[in-house]
Amino acid sequence: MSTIRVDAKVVMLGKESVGKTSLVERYVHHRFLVGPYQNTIGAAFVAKPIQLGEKVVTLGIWDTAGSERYEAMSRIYYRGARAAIVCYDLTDSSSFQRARFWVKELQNCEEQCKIYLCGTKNDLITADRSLRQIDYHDAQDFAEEIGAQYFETSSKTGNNVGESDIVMLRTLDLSQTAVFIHEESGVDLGQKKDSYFYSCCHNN
Ligand SMILES: Nc1nc2c(ncn2[C@@H]2O[C@H](COP(=O)(O)OP(=O)(O)OP(=O)(O)O)[C@@H](O)[C@H]2O)c(=O)[nH]1
Repeated sequence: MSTIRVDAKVVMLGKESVGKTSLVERYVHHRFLVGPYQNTIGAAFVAKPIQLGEKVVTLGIWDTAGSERYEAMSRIYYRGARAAIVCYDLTDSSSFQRARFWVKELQNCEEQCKIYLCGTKNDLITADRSLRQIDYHDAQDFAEEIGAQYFETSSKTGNNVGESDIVMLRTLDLSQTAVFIHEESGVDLGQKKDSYFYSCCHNN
């Protein structure tokens, strides 16, 4: 039986330090890296193959740098993306403003890109509710207004990221062809499994 291969380009966007890299790490490698925060420079890429029945879906995830210094570069990475995960830190209201900025950008420049709004670090809220700076319902309302799906995650605990692929798969709507770049029949995924490399690098 031939394997159907599907590629989907996904881009992570959001203010620096909101936890984009951690989300990708948790999703792809099921781990949370502790130690000093290292900001992403430029962008990092990870390919994540997933077996879905007879289909192998390879998510090509571009993890962009959140620093405004790299704003122009991030625009390059969302080009042609079929899905964008726009992240903000639930404990930082300025990061929600930045998320709004990226949503506007995507609406203006990548109309076909499906947007997912992600509130990060919800373990901090679980530990201390007073840390929440963006009300759940306000975020939900915003997501509805822009036609996005909304979810709150913790890369630290794995909450809503998915020990398996379940949550992310659902959030990425992989059952819908809308997020796919192309489909080919009979292509074996071979050694493309879980390759993870940085197009640039991380900085201390
Ligand atoms: N408590 C908690 N801390 C988190 C979580 N996710 C990320 N962090 C921390 O937040 C800091 C920033 O995380 P990164 O994943 O590097 O953030 P980023 O958005 O990729 O940052 P840039 O590369 O600068 O764009 C790090 O110190 C992480 O350990 C989380 O779910 N919970």
